[in-house]
Amino acid sequence: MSTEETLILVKPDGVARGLTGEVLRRIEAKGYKIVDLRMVNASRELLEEHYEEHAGKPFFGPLVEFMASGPVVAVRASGNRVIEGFRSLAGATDPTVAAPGTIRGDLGRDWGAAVTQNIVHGSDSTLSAERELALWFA
Ligand SMILES: Nc1ncnc2c1ncn2[C@@H]1O[C@H](COP(=O)(O)OP(=O)(O)OP(=O)(O)O)[C@@H](O)[C@H]1O
Repeated sequence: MSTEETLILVKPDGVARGLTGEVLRRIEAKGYKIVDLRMVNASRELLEEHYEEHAGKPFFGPLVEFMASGPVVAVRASGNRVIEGFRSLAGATDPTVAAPGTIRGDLGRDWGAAVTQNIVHGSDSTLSAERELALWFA
């Protein structure tokens, strides 16, 4: 067992809908520690770097625009297996089919937008977590 850190983002839809507290509550209720927290109006440059693996995909431009459309809450969270654990708390990418009990399954839906508005982001590996934490908490 080793304590690790992950980057969690409450995306602009989550912040605008007043769900930041609910997301933080679920992170803490699961037993993970919030180590750092900041509200960010992310630049397109930061977002393009954050989502570099999706560059060239049809939803890349709309995704960056959506993420720049309002403030994002960036969270540094720690705990044993927190990377995997938060992905499990978040649920499947598509909130319509995300399991009830997950953040996306309980709180998300398809709003008919070009981009999947799914409330949160969580790093998907230790490498991504290191890279993304360095970007958002530079
Ligand atoms: N086919 C798609 N159409 C529109 N938007 C998409 C699509 N696939 C992914 N997205 C958006 O891009 C984000 C990143 O996609 P990815 O496949 O990495 O999903 P994820 O790992 O579940 O989510 P995240 O990386 O945000 O935690 C998604 O969370 C969603 O907002």
